[in-house]
Amino acid sequence: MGLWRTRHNLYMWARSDNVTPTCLPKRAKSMYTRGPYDRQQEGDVSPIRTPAVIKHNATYFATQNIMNSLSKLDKEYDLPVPTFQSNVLRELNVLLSNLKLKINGDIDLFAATIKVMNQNGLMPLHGTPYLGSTINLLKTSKIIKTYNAFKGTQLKLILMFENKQEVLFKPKWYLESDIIEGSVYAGKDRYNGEIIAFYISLILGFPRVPIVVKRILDASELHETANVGLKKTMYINSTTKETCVYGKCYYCKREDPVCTKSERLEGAAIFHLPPNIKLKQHLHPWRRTYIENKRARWEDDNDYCDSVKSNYSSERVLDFIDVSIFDFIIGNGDRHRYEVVEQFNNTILLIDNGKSFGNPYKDHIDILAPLYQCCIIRLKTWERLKSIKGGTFTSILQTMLDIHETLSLLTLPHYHALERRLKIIYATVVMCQRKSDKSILK
Ligand SMILES: Nc1ncnc2c1ncn2[C@@H]1O[C@H](COP(=O)(O)OP(=O)(O)OP(=O)(O)O)[C@@H](O)[C@H]1O
Ligand SMILES: [Mn+2]
Repeated sequence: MGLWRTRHNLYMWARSDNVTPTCLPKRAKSMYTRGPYDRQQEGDVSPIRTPAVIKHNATYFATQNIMNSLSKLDKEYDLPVPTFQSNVLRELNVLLSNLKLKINGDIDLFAATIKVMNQNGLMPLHGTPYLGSTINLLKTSKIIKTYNAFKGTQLKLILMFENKQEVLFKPKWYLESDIIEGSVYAGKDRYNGEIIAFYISLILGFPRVPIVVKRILDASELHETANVGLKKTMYINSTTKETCVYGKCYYCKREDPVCTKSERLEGAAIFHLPPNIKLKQHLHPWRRTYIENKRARWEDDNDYCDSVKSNYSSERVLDFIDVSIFDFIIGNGDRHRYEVVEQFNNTILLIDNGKSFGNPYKDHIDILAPLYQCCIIRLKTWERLKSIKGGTFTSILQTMLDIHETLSLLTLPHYHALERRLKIIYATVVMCQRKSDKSILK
């Protein structure tokens, strides 16, 4: 504790930047052309199909108000809560011991991991006694087959273990210290983001991310286990002698492979849900347009939440708000869809967190739009957020990472960003409380 209890003044925020996204969802890529929106900026006076570029849009004003609230935020938000005063912190201590626990004996850990999944999430809030051992097993299980995963648009591999359990492998494309410039959804997946997002989901009380571990494949393992299809997209670089793979996917290109470094390929291994757990995808109502200079309705209309409220149940709206808090903290502005499990009462999952932790110096306040536009939050979420104030959040995260991973999965500026963003969320909720004469806690 205390390591991160400094005042963070690295705050920056992004106005809409005009950088071409390097990575767009499939449906948007072909639409990414110069259209009427660009002409309008160049002074064309032909009929206007969208409103003129509004310099001070809804996001701008919301950001101003949130930053104003942050500047007046009570000092109590800098002080940690003593563990004995907080049920949440006690629960997190149980989670920590479950992460550390090693179970010996003849238990099918993967079956045990699946058995606890239900409408409350993929595991109980305090984890399970099998959690530590399962993580360990995911990191060490022998891989018998490696092949291309065809879902989604980015390069992913499926690793199959001896007992047929599969993990989804998202390779490392960047150094942990790399800073992704450009739009909020720029760049490729950040493998470390997937891992950290798993731990953060547990701290925030949203156990809806399948278990993620760091896994290192060595070149010989890749060659020995790759199926025919994957092998066709693999080669050894004649200069470096490293193994490279470009795979098959929407954004996969022969000239843009991922290669081993010193014969090792690092990445995130994500527990693959069994086929009987059926995921259903829906478009997220607060998704972006992924078209330059074309804003989504929510970006210009601060009353947007009213229309969402009329189309979704109040619980689902509160889900979107929880998800926005999670995404704002990890810096993921690419939640273009959300996934639910029908047999678990359509409970929402947090799958695909790879576009997180791109730039520790930018806080994309607009990711919080569901929170500041609806101005409500689950009481449970708010209590949980308050119990990790004053440096406790990153202190717990570090304690967790120290068990199976390493603290250096995230650089110091990213840890600072996490604490800073948590305070921006406090400021947003306080702003909503001031604005409303009714309770905003649900
Ligand atoms: N752990 C998992 N278990 C089961 N299915 C999964 C898991 N992770 C992802 N999927 C499925 O694979 C799909 C693609 O995964 P993901 O969204 O991570 O890929 P992506 O390439 O980033 O996709 P996009 O470009 O659309 O964002 C998901 O929508 C989901 O249906
Ligand atoms: Mn994605």
